[in-house]
Amino acid sequence: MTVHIHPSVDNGVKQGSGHFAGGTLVCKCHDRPVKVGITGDVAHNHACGCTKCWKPSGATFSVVAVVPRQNVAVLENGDKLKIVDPSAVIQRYACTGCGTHMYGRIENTGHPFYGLDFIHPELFQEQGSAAPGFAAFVSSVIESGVKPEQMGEIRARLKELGLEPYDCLSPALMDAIATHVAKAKAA
Ligand SMILES: N[C@@H](CCC(=O)N[C@@H](CSCO)C(=O)NCC(=O)O)C(=O)O
Ligand SMILES: [Zn+2]
Ligand SMILES: [Zn+2]
Repeated sequence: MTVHIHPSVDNGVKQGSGHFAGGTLVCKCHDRPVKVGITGDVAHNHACGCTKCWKPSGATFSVVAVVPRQNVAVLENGDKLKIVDPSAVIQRYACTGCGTHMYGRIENTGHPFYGLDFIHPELFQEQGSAAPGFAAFVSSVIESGVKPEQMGEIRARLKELGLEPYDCLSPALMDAIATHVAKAKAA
């Protein structure tokens, strides 16, 4: 049986249009859905295996990307949003009706990714946002109940999809984090 990674990639990764101007993220509620407006395209889109990122039902990974925080605006029914874990680095605003995470925000101004919000592009009502390009925190799916002996099959499937698997973030993002830390230490 083919392993399920995430519904938005299980039939192949659909490339972005390259000129996505932004759109609206919509939660799963039929009644009063939360709507969040995003200006511009997403960056660093990736599959994430960590336990904290929101996954649609049946998915082993989430698909999550970043946008500048000033490009995020709650448009409708924001009263339904609640922070999942106020002590987490990324404060994820979830809909209390359906549980969907609408955006995650870092409030620590010293964090390497401060200024970027985390969103799930599958929630866009529009097509064409940048596709996921790698898989992060792959080993972490074991924390959600995946058997260690399934990891070979999962990593092979991710590679087949063109989503290079990493057990933390991609080398580019790890380098960006280390650069930030080195600069902070030097200052
Ligand atoms: N094994 C842990 C890893 C969790 C983790 O560190 N997640 C990353 C990536 S989330 C988006 O790629 C992170 O930055 N977390 C900060 C936070 O979630 O607040 C696990 O699986 O839980
Ligand atoms: Zn909802
Ligand atoms: Zn994650």
